[in-house]
Amino acid sequence: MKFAVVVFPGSNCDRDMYHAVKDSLNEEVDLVWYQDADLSEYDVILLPGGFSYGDYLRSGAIASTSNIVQQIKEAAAQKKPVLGVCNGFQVLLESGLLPGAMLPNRDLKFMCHHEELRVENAETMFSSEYQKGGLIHLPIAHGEGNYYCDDATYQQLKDNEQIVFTYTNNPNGSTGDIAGIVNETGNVLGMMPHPERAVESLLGNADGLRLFQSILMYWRNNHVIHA
Ligand SMILES: NC(=O)CC[C@H](N)C(=O)O
Repeated sequence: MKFAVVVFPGSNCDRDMYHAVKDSLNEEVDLVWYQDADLSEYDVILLPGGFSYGDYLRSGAIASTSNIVQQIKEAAAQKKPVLGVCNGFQVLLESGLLPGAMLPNRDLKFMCHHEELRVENAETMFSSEYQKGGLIHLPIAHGEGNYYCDDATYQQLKDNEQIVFTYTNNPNGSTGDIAGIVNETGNVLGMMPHPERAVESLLGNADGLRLFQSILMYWRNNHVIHA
């Protein structure tokens, strides 16, 4: 099993993501520069947090026009797990891989602290190691984390059970307290909280490790090598 962490100019959580997979999950992972990547050899695509292209225009907007996004779309179409965290989520929204958009936080301030989340869907390939209704705590660090979608899209997200995580104490004004959503086929997850920054009890919080373990369990269950 091989993970790719896609690095854009301005990404700054790529090494956290790399560490989470390499040292906490003990799986193969490469940092892949956005310009010279061939993603076809990877099983899981990770889009890290940061300030790609300095957040000019809108967070994630310019990165979403990169050539590599076509390969990310191909990976998503092949039902490979694609995880976008924070700026990565914004890239997924801007590229149309997930519905909705990110607005500036309600109080127009950058916020950086831990938030309590509720697991709304524990059936996805990213959340099977959690309990439905369970509460977890993950760090957030963003200025444009106010998820928006129109009423029809919100109803669809609810009907299709695409809402994976919600905030218990909405910090940024997100529609429906949404913190993370999957696409309709359930293999593309975008979330503003940072699971890769919470993978070690030594650092006081390992609530994020179970997300990576869920991906691993999914892959193993779907790639059983018959002896
Ligand atoms: N931590 C991040 O990825 C931040 C994303 C984006 N730069 C924002 O401020 O909203």
